[in-house]
Amino acid sequence: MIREGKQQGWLSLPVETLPVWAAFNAVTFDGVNIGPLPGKEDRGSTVIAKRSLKGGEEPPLMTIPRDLILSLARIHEHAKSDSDFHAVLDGLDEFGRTARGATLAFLLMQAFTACPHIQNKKGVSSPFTEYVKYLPMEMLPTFWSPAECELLTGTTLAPALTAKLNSLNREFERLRDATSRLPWCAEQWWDEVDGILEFDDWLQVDAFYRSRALEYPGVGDCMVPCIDMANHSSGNSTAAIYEVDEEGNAVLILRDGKTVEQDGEITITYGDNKGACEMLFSYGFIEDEMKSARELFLDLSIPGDDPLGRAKSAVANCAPGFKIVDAGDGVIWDGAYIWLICVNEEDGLSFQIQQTVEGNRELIATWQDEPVHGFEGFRSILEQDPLWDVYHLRAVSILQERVASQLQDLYGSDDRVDAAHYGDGTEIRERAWDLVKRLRHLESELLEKAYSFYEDKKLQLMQSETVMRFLSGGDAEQDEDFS
Ligand SMILES: C[S@@+](CC[C@H](N)C(=O)[O-])C[C@H]1O[C@@H](n2cnc3c(N)ncnc32)[C@H](O)[C@@H]1O
Repeated sequence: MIREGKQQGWLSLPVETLPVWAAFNAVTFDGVNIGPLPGKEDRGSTVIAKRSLKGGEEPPLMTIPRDLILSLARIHEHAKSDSDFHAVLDGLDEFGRTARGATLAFLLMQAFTACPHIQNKKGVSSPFTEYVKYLPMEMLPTFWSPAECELLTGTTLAPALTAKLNSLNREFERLRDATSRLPWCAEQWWDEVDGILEFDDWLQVDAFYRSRALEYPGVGDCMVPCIDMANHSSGNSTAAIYEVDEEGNAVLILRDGKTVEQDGEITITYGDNKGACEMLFSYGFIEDEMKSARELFLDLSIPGDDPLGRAKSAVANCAPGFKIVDAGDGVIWDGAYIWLICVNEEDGLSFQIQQTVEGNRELIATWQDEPVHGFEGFRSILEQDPLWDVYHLRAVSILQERVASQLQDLYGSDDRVDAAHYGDGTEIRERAWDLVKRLRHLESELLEKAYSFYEDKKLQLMQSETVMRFLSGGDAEQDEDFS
């Protein structure tokens, strides 16, 4: 439906008409315009200075009335006067009470309301019915062809994309289950012959939300029309910030000390710390100035021969992996899961079934006979242990091996990527190919850096007296390999 609406024109409005929509909805612009920036048209529309602007001396560049901040609360407010949408939201149950679930369902319903081919109209129009017509279809990786996705082999985006598509599929099936019992949904959305919704619609509303939602101070995750037309740049290049004024309206303000010449671009930041993978995943681009992957997440699994493996998996309440962050001359890493992997029964980890106050039975982990309440803080417990250096060395060795296997996957698939062609006659677009090449390069550099960091850390820990005594059998009979 959405793709068709954008192509046929009934869900599409030229950005030149946005000032009319804005005026009609009491949005004010002061010294700025919205449109494509000459020379950067491939970035879609952006906010452009109509005159020379000086940060600290300007009133807000945009003011968007609080009622236009598309937040969870605003959507639930709309549902009070839109019984059709209310029924959809209700069906979604707890998913409909999350900002993401409610916003995706709302955008879908607004697009449906805008559709001229519906005989028996459903839903109530709002300013957003028109606003969705200004949202371009983003080329996020969730829309990439199989051949383009194949190029991601060895990058951390490959598993993230697979997981995202699976979860989008589950969400879409949930929407179908939740709404099929509403007669108008059964007929107009899901009818096998002429039902209007398809999975691509869910991908579209997900892409609108993911690439445009802002974490708004005092509001939470939301979409703000017009401010979401601002493109991204990080660090000192960021021109403006977004916040709420004392009346709760959304405002775009030029940063203090920032000067933007007439026809210059007013950018905001989508998150200075976001890594290359996350930028490509959520926004479909990697900033030209990005010289490092910044951060990446690698998954970890408990080895199949771990005697406590099943119990560990059952109690683990942390993400199964670790994050590596570029810290300039080294890396820092973070992740609690590794500590579950690198200790075992002979070290002092065990599991017990415990009766809860409600009379249920639950599995709990103990370390040196003391209960472990959640694994997020397990590292600090292990740091108190006389054998901490040994556990630390085990962790570093496992993490280094994981980095090595990622590098192997990345380098091992380089030939195939280099041999791939893009353009006419292929399923690979030049832009996707360029982005993949950049991601692969940036991630390989950060992985190499992490590998060296772990190597140095390993050598340092090997010098520890605790480790040497342990390896020579002074603490226990050990047969460990840290090579
Ligand atoms: C919040 S929207 C910004 C408005 C958008 N350009 C439009 O036409 O509606 C985010 C999208 O803008 C584009 N974008 C923003 N900043 C960019 C940048 N620095 N380089 C390339 N594309 C950018 C990407 O397509 C991204 O998904």
